[in-house]
Amino acid sequence: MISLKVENISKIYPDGTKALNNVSFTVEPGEAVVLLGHNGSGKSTLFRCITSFEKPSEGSIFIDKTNIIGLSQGQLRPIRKKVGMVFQHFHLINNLSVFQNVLFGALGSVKYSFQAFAPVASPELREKAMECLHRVGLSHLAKRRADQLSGGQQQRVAIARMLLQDPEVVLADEPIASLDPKAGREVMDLLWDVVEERGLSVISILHQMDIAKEYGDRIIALKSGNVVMDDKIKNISEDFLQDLYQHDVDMDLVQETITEKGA
Ligand SMILES: Nc1ncnc2c1ncn2[C@@H]1O[C@H](COP(=O)(O)OP(=O)(O)OP(=O)(O)O)[C@@H](O)[C@H]1O
Repeated sequence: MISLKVENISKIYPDGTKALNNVSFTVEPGEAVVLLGHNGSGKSTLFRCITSFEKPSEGSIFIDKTNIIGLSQGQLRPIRKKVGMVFQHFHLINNLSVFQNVLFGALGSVKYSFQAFAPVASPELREKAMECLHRVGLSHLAKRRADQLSGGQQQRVAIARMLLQDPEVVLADEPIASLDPKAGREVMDLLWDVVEERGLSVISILHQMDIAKEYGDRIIALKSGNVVMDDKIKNISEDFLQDLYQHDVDMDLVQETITEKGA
């Protein structure tokens, strides 16, 4: 069984920018992949194509055997539900409770607006939402407002919301970029654990090299829209990673210099 297959995807934006060039890979159920690439290498474009917010210029994307390219909005709705997202800035609704935020994960499968939906959500769905919260270790905070949680807790709520959606493919867009190292590792551990437990396919964009090396059993690297590496981290050389992030390393040095000058 294959959850996600990207086949010869190219994307040329209307202004002529070629953001993706003949990109192909497959992610199996239970497989967690780290996507690396310098700014502008095409990572977000790839995610937008997989979530069908952007139409590739060429190629096919199979989610659970269905080629999503060319489907109508109506045909896409049930497929979109199979793709869960985790974002850098969590995308929770601050003035709703933790529990209500998790319930939000089921909205894709019903026709109500959230205000209409929350009070009528079925007991089964509520129970399932609590189970998801329990899985991320936050059932005791179900009633608390989302903005009264730490960043790491908010990201765990976002993971619970994603779990309630029952996705097969998860795209995590810099999921720990806003967190301190300890909270970041907790979130990565949780994400990688649920991938294994539920047999999900996950692609995670990461910019922290140490974390990428630790968690990225398999790394896909993009450079100028091309897949320049798709391999186990143990087979990837330091020189390759340095080269991939050459400009980011330079930016780190610039940042250090600015900090030193400011100090
Ligand atoms: N709507 C658009 N129209 C034209 N060009 C675009 C558009 N969106 C992105 N691009 C260009 O496509 C290329 C890939 O951009 P993309 O945002 O996918 O890269 P990225 O790897 O996600 O970058 P970052 O790490 O900075 O988020 C870049 O050259 C970018 O300027």
